[in-house]
Amino acid sequence: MSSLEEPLGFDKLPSMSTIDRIQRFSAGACRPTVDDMGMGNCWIEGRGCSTSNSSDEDYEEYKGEAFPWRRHVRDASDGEAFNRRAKSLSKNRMKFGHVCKSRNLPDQHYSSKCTERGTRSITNKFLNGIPKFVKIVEVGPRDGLQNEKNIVPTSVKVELIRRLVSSGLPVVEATSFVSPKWVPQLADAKDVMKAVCDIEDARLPVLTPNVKGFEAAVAAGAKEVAIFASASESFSKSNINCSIEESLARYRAVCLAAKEHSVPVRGYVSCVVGCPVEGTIPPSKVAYVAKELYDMGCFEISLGDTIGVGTPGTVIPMLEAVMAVVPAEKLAVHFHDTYGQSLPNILISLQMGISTVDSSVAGLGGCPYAKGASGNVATEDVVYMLNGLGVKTNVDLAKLMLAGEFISNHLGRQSGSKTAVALCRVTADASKI
Ligand SMILES: CC(C)(COP(=O)([O-])OP(=O)([O-])OC[C@H]1O[C@@H](n2cnc3c(N)ncnc32)[C@H](O)[C@@H]1OP(=O)([O-])[O-])[C@@H](O)C(=O)NCCC(=O)NCCSC(=O)C[C@@](C)(O)CC(=O)[O-]
Repeated sequence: MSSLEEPLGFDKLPSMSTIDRIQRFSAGACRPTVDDMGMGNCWIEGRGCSTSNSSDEDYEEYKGEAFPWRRHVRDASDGEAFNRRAKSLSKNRMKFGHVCKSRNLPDQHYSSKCTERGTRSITNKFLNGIPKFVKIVEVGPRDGLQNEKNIVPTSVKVELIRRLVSSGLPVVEATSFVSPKWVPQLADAKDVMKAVCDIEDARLPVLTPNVKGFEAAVAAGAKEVAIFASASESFSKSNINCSIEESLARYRAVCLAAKEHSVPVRGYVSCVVGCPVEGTIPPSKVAYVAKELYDMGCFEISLGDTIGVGTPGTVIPMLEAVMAVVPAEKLAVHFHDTYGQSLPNILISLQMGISTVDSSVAGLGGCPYAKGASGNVATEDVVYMLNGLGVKTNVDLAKLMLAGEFISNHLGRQSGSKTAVALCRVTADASKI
């Protein structure tokens, strides 16, 4: 069993070199056709469960058909001050060229994307397989807050969710209907859900560990749920007090109930590369659990590096194993940033054809049952990188940063997003000029 302090190296990979793999996956350009945008095994017709958004047409379809409410995006935090601040951040963002709005970059002082013709073709060669649109699943209000010691008031959670939705995020995981003895921070799940269930601009899934949680969630107005299994026996026991097989049996019951209510179910697999107790987790184990969740009806499977030990060297074989049994367009990646590896791990996942990324505003997070795990990758950092790559997300970085500032101020600490910290400094400096 390898120590988690020593990330696995390329020597642990099967014989194909990493460059070969990247090129193979890039050339494969996992670009689902519009047909692939179908609901697959998702149960609700006409509802936006599909995750594959890999071309401009797909993006338009994503905006117009799958998520019709996006045409009426509301600014939930529509105070004058908020809009002034957002405008000022956007102005400075363009001035300093942090963000490109599309693949055709405007002329900027310091662009994060290359515009020189020669260099651009080399860039294209390496970024060829990357999807043009990435769906970001914001997990801050749930994964981000669940580990906070001091109870965050319900009103703050609700305001955070509203701000995140108003930044353009298509999915905001709102809370968990778990035992309040196990996760006291989310004991107000019912009140949070009741306060936000009228929001139509985004999907607001909630975690449900069993049928009891599912019923409570639906009664409170939840329209989408997520179940969470583990690829590690030890983590399954400490997180949900049962073995992997027992958890799968519970989740089959949740999926059956969800099918009756026409509620879409997302599945998580945690500890996909490492477990705090067991160390390295074999890719075959991750693939097994992912396939079970997919077969029981989950429309999307999110692969969680719960303790953030993965590197591209371990993420590639794990994804390769999972993609052999679950289509890439049904997969999401969920990285914690304990070792600062989230962005390279996300980049390699995109190159392998994944187009859904979980992240948490201001880098909030950590799992109560995974000691030492740090926050999720910060949503601001993901958006900044994707903007730099010319990948669309539909997220307004300035508004997102204000949501991050709002919750960081409440928690009394600096944002965990490097992008947010840097851009705030730039804005402050610019205002002095
Ligand atoms: C699964 C259980 C409930 C089993 O907990 P248990 O103690 O084994 O359950 P039980 O069936 O024996 O019931 C014990 C008590 O809990 C109650 N109970 C039972 N179910 C519920 C429910 N749904 N909602 C509210 N209450 C519930 C039940 O009614 C009973 O109440 P009592 O009679 O003692 O008053 C517990 O272990 C639990 O809630 N665990 C959740 C832990 C959690 O949320 N962890 C963080 C999730 S993060 C994660 O998994 C990773 C992820 C997804 O983020 C991805 C990544 O980062 O990699």
